[in-house]
Amino acid sequence: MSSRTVIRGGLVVTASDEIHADVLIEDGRVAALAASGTPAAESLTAPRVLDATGKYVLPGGVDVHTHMEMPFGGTFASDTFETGTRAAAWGGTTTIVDFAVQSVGRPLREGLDAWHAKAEGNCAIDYGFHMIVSDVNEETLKEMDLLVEEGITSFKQFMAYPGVFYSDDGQILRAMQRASANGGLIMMHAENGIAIDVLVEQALARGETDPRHHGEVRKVLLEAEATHRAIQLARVAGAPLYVVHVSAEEAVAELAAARDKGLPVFGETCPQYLFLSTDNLAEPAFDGAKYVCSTPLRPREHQAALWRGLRTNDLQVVSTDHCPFCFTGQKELGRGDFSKIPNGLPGVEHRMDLLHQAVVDGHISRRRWIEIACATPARMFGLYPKKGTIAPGADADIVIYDPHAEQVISAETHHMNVDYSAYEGKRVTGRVETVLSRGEPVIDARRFVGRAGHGVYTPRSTCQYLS
Ligand SMILES: NC(=O)NCCC(=O)O
Ligand SMILES: [Zn+2]
Ligand SMILES: [Zn+2]
Repeated sequence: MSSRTVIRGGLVVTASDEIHADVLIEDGRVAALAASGTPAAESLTAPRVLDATGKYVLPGGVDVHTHMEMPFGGTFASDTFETGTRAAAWGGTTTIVDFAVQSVGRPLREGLDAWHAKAEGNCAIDYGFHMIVSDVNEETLKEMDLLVEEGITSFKQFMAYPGVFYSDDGQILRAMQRASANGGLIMMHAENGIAIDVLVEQALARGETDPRHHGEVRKVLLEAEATHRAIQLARVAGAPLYVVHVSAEEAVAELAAARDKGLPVFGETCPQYLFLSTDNLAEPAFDGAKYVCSTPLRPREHQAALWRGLRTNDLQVVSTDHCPFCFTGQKELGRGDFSKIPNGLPGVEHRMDLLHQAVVDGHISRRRWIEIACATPARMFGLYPKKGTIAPGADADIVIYDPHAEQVISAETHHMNVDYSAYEGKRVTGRVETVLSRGEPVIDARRFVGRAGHGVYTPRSTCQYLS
């Protein structure tokens, strides 16, 4: 039996258009759009009608950088796929792409299987995987080809974290050469981890153990240098490059210079770099630990360059790098030694709202909001137009969004499995009202009505942003 829904009277916002339109959903997909109030719209009928008058009708958010249950520093990110995808849905995100992890000395396949096992049957929304490549060798390189064929079309490498995820320049070059041949996209954590580890050791030897020193040793220049080096290695390999969690003005400048040369180089930033700063890292009583992530938060002056990069398309994507650790028992592992604080911030629930606030504040336009949070991440990682837009044939992953509602972000009310909020007390204008995933309600008028297991694994094609 076919299931049909009509969403009436809202302002449909996509990356390319804003139009008052009614949307017909049939069997989990968008079947038709028609300008509201026209005979064509009146002919769209269904047993279930959702009134979106005065609201926005948006494509569901696509968050291409999350770490559910990620192992780090002797502990695990505190959101499971169940709690994390539920929280994502509350915030209007309907697809995540999480990172499966290869352990050093083990096959990619083993890591991928482990991530499938964590996610399968547990997700409220659809999900895909990137692969973290921690060990480049002949077998790994061959496996990369197989993974691309089966829909894991992107690979993260780390210039940071020596001894854990780190790859040296030779390993990076070899993986990039392989990606250049098989159509994969290399995602780079661009920080000079070898130099940072020297500075960490020196800082600790001076007795500089507080969280704020995490930001001081992970220097802007070491992000810029690694970004530059990654770009040159990608040029040598003839491969495209996507730099994750860009935080520093100087790193944006490297991306901009490469793009000015016409190179296929892309950058992502995250809400924490747009809204938080080293002031948070310096909060007293070890509270700064709540803001320890890498790349680190930067002095507030860097934010203007990030906003500018998002406007000029030198940065193309905003994702969350959601990697939550509770303050109690997890962030506290680094009391007396900032290098032992697990790296990562919670944020999967708040990306759409914080970026809407950026629209309200005049940093970006409404369509650019949808472009950087929905359409481009979907295109960059081979999910478009199934995800990231509202158009006939697309999955009916749709958010009804109240642009006038006011809310205050707080750990008291959020749905992520973490005991603090990085945005505690922040007022934002705009709120998710209703969320559909493939036409099925997940959030219905601010009630969670979804279920673990509704979300399915979604294989991806290769990057669609190059063509
Ligand atoms: N970003 C962060 O601090 N933690 C997650 C791992 C990573 O993305 O590097
Ligand atoms: Zn990273
Ligand atoms: Zn990450």
